[in-house]
Amino acid sequence: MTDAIIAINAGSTSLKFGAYGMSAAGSPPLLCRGQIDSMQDAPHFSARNPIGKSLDQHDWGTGHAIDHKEALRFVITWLESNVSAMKVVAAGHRILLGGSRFEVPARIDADMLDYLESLAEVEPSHQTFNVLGARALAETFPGLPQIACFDSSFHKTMPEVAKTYALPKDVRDAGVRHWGYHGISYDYIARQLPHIVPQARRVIVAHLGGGSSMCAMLDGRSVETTMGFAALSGLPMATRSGDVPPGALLYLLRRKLFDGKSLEEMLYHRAGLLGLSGISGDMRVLQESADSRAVAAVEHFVHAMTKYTGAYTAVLGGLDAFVFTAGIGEHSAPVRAALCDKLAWLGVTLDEQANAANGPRISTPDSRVSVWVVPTDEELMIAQHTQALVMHDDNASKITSQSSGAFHLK
Ligand SMILES: Nc1ncnc2c1ncn2[C@@H]1O[C@H](COP(=O)(O)OP(=O)(O)O)[C@@H](O)[C@H]1O
Ligand SMILES: CC(=O)OP(=O)(O)O
Ligand SMILES: [Mg+2]
Repeated sequence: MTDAIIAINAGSTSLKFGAYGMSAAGSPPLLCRGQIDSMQDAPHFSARNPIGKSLDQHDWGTGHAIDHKEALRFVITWLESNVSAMKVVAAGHRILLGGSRFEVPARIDADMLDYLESLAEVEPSHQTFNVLGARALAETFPGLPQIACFDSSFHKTMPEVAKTYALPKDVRDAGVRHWGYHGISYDYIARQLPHIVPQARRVIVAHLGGGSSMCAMLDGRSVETTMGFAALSGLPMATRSGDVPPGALLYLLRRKLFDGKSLEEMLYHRAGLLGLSGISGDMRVLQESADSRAVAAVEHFVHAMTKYTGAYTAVLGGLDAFVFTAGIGEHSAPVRAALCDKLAWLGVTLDEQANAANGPRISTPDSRVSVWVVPTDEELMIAQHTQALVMHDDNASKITSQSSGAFHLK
């Protein structure tokens, strides 16, 4: 039996998981991984072995939606009935916000879950289903050590000036500040940068998926990022608005066109690429459509990235490299080409063939700024943190031995 860690990454359009072996010698080796994607409109499950060979697939059908609870239940059942010679000894979860109490990965207990759940008032979408995942596993497998890894952690290095909004002190003291998200993904990319572009000090990373954001990194540390207080501002996303001036929101409330609840529903679920196009929030659908509204939505997305690239180049005092990652960033040659075209002024020259092949380097050798496609691996980061904490936590190892046998996979 291999002692295994399960890493759970609940995103807005997907639930991703990885199973890793515990390793005293270093990074935990991958046993298998998979995901349920397009959860809102055409859920599709796929699982792969460590070399990418398909292990299983399942479709729910177009027009069907599943929530995170159902997706997690499916994944656990699949692991139980399909993976042999594996005993799960720990689980790690991606949680969006650690708040002021949790800046680094930490062992989950009931008090922590209550605190993290209270932060759904800040980040009402992911935070709820992230906590739900940890609660569901705690109920099903009592005693299983669980670790929380936070998307907000990576941005703790932002300078005070970037963390602060120009609001009165009492409002800032009530907890209104710039957090930033997608940090587990940015952490993974930051750790790859020395191997890919060792000389690059000033780097912009664009994590473009169901949720999209950009991060300005200086020497591998976050100094600015587009998602602010909640995972709602910055770039337009699949169904989330991105930047909207506060005056416009006040106007909508003043005219009673929305109340707090319906405003939240609109900004999170009916805006962004879906709201702009009226067609879909899925970049694949928009790219294939000749409808002018789809074309305009993609243009808007690229425009927002162009603006932030200019701003972040100024914040960094120049730019050495640009990295694309996540669903759109890793797979959409047209989006990457459109942005690189706008960045010609920075000295970016696209290598069209390399772009069509999804990288890794998609700029020409003489491009002043090198541009890269780097697949992210949030699950590996979660597994590494989980292993480190479980192995070095005396309490955790006691609980591991008490609970051995609690969750054997066939
Ligand atoms: N080949 C592709 N071309 C364009 N967009 C793609 C492609 N494949 C995936 N995507 C986009 O990536 C998104 C999913 O990104 P991902 O990072 O996996 O999601 P999540 O934000 O849920 O974690 C999908 O909504 C889709 O729009
Ligand atoms: C923070 C966020 O939006 O995450 P995701 O892209 O996984 O939905
Ligand atoms: Mg994601």
